[in-house]
Amino acid sequence: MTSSPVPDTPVEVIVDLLTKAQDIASYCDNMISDLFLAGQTLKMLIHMSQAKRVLEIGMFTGYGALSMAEALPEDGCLVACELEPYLKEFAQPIFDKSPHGKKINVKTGNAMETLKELATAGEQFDMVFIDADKNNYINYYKFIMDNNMLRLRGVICIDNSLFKARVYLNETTDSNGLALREFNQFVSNDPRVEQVIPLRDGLTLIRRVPPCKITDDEVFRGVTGRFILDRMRLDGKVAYVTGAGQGIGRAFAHALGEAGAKVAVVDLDGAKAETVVEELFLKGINAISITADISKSDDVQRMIDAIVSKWGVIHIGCNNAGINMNSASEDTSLEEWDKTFNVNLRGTFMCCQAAGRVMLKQGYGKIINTASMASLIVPHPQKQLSYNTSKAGVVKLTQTLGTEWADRGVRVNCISPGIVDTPLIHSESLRPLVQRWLSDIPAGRLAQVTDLQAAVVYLASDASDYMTGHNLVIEGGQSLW
Ligand SMILES: C[S@@+](CC[C@H](N)C(=O)[O-])C[C@H]1O[C@@H](n2cnc3c(N)ncnc32)[C@H](O)[C@@H]1O
Repeated sequence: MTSSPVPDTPVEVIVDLLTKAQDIASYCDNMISDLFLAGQTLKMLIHMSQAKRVLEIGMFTGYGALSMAEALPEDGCLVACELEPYLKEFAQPIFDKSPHGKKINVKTGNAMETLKELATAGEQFDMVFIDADKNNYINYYKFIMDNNMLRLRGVICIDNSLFKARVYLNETTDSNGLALREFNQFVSNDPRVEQVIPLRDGLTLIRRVPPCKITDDEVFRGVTGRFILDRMRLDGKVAYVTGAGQGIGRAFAHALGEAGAKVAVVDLDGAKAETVVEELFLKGINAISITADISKSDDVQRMIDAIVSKWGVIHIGCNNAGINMNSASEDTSLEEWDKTFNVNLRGTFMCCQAAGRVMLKQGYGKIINTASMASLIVPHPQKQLSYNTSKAGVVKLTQTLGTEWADRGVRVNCISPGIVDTPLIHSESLRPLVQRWLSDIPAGRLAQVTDLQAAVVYLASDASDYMTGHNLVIEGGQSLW
């Protein structure tokens, strides 16, 4: 036996077992590299299709299942149908050792029976991998399509669809070759799908296509052919977020980038902005950092100029930077008032105006200001007059600009978060208040920055084009109690 390092992951365990077998039977060499390639191909397909639910018909050792499971998100799931119970006994302990194995649910027995069970339960899949008894491929395929088990945009992969080229041999009497020939013909005549030329000895990819038109309107076919989640994508858009070095702004920058936008990360603290840019780069998001104090008009103009000179346009402006100081109203100094208003309201106005001028010229733009639940209620028991009034001002600023610029393609909305669990509220003075706040929140918890991310993407996207001057309140119900 060749000495090799102790295998670490379950996939390595399987490869290790097969490698050891290779010393006994050298022909396994091809099989191992083929198996490895097959696993990598399947894994890549899951990544590319961003599938969350996978159905594998024919599991065998579980190598393919585990390779695919590795590419699934944490809440993804793979149902593996396998005729032979002993194969489940072989694979299950390996799955149990893997952090990805919990995503796999092995169902033993005839796959057709399992399919019926899954269909009765209304199960649907983003990807189906058919790799079992060839004479049943056509039945599996028909059952899946006829019972709507393949989600819209779903993909079916068919292994061995050329069956060592026997499908092409006119004289062949090979039952598998004949079954696959009939299968391939059936699929190519099926208007519900598009089929890709087979790879390897036949790995066919079949994509579900939108159905022929029953009703020809935008609800049925999607606005400009894009369904709702696609309409929230921000591919090709340029965004900036102020106060993006941490907390809500950082979460906004990530969300906009994940949705496809290029993001200028703006913060008073340049090092923090740069760290967020590095995070975005790691996720494949194009980003730049800009150090700016948005309470200074020169800084605001420099920020806008930097974005325009880098990317030529600004589609999305998130004016999020803000500060909060606590004092009883009778003790609030003019200095505290001015400082708070200079950032929260005057600064937000300057950003809206500078970005708005660019957007009005473009005839398109989305401005999203961060207001606060404090614009609606008076949060207590902490005392924060300047903050509350400045944020009420942000809402009125948003309403006014939202209506003034709407007919020129620029929408202005704001988000009013409740109490968000950010480093700001862990200050010594605020920490004791958390229990008190919790009893005022129907949702029973503080907001996480991630609770706000969908809202900013929605307001930044074309899906919200009819919304302007709106204050979108996200506070777990707190303002209603
Ligand atoms: C080629 S292997 C599958 C390999 C696996 N997909 C992978 O990538 O690692 C085919 C498997 O299909 C199973 N099989 C054959 N007929 C079946 C049926 N009617 N129902 C369920 N499984 C079946 C076999 O027991 C065998 O384990």
